[in-house]
Amino acid sequence: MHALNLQPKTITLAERLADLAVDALIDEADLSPKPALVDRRGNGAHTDLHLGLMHASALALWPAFKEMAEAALEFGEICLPLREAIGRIGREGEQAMLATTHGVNTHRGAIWALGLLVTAAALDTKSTSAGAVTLRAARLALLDDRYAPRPLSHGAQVAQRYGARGAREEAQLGFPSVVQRGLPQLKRSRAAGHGEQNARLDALLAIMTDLADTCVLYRAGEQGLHAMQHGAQAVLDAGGSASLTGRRRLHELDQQLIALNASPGGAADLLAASLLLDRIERAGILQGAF
Ligand SMILES: CC(C)(COP(=O)(O)OP(=O)(O)OC[C@H]1O[C@@H](n2cnc3c(N)ncnc32)[C@H](O[C@H]2O[C@H](COP(=O)(O)OP(=O)(O)OP(=O)(O)O)[C@@H](O)[C@H]2O)[C@@H]1O)[C@@H](O)C(=O)NCCC(=O)NCCS
Ligand SMILES: Nc1ncnc2[nH]cnc12
Repeated sequence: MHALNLQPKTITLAERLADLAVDALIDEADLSPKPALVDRRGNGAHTDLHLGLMHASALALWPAFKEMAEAALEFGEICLPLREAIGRIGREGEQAMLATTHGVNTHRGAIWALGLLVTAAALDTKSTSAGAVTLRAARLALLDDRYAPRPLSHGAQVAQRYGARGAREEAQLGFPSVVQRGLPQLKRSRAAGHGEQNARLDALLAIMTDLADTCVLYRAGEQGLHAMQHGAQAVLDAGGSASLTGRRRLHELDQQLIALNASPGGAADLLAASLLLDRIERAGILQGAF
């Protein structure tokens, strides 16, 4: 007979970072009411997605995030071999996601954004401000992975058609939608006492006001993108999701984007990226607190 072992299991830095990334994805999925996205209420503009699938997909990505953080610790610096290692791990993560979802793309953009951020955080645990982590992530994203296939993705198609800046450029520029929009709005709404769920909704809306979301462009063209950006701004101008008028504008935006089939999946990924950076920054989580 073994005595019951009540000692807490110590987890590694890479495991902790993977936990934080998965938590951020699950928190994003659960946040409600998000315009035209999958949330606790329903499937938004999607016919092939639901909340259970988003959760299962997030959990299936844990090993990929852990391996990316481990690769950062192994290489110890921003270099092409690290970029190519996380590219390979990211592609394996996409396969794990597709196997879990039976072929539905739930988190492609999130693997890219959160994968780069987890790697960048692990590279220097003494420098974990959002600015420092996104700068390292940008330097990684600027390195050209020689083994990356270049499929004619939805993002590539709308880049050709509208000249839109997509997920790759967002990362290469140091995640401006996160650093200049999502995180500052999250902090402003918290400081105004709007409550955590409303602060997260406001952060998502702030990201939507300016993002060239290639998911929206692919599904609903420039009309959809205009509706997303202006509708999100209208909610914030009306006082945000914690105010009655803002809440009404949010409901209208939800209806309008669903009618246009315009799902802001890229903005949702960048909200998850904001939540991850916020946790890393706030908890000082990487400095021995795990
Ligand atoms: C560099 C890559 C990101 C590839 O980029 P690319 O633009 O070529 O590829 P896409 O396949 O279009 O994926 C980009 C996804 O990024 C999200 N996104 C969109 N706009 C932005 C933006 N401006 N900034 C940041 N992120 C953005 C978005 O992801 C969400 O939407 C997904 C659903 O999209 P889609 O498949 O178009 O969906 P539907 O219309 O619903 O499809 P159907 O129903 O019609 O089939 C959803 O999953 C969200 O995540 C874009 O989709 C990068 O992926 C890459 O190079 N990967 C290779 C591996 C690698 O190197 N990994 C690096 C490890 S760190
Ligand atoms: N909540 C969500 N709904 C639809 N697509 C998404 N992509 C990432 N998060 C999403």
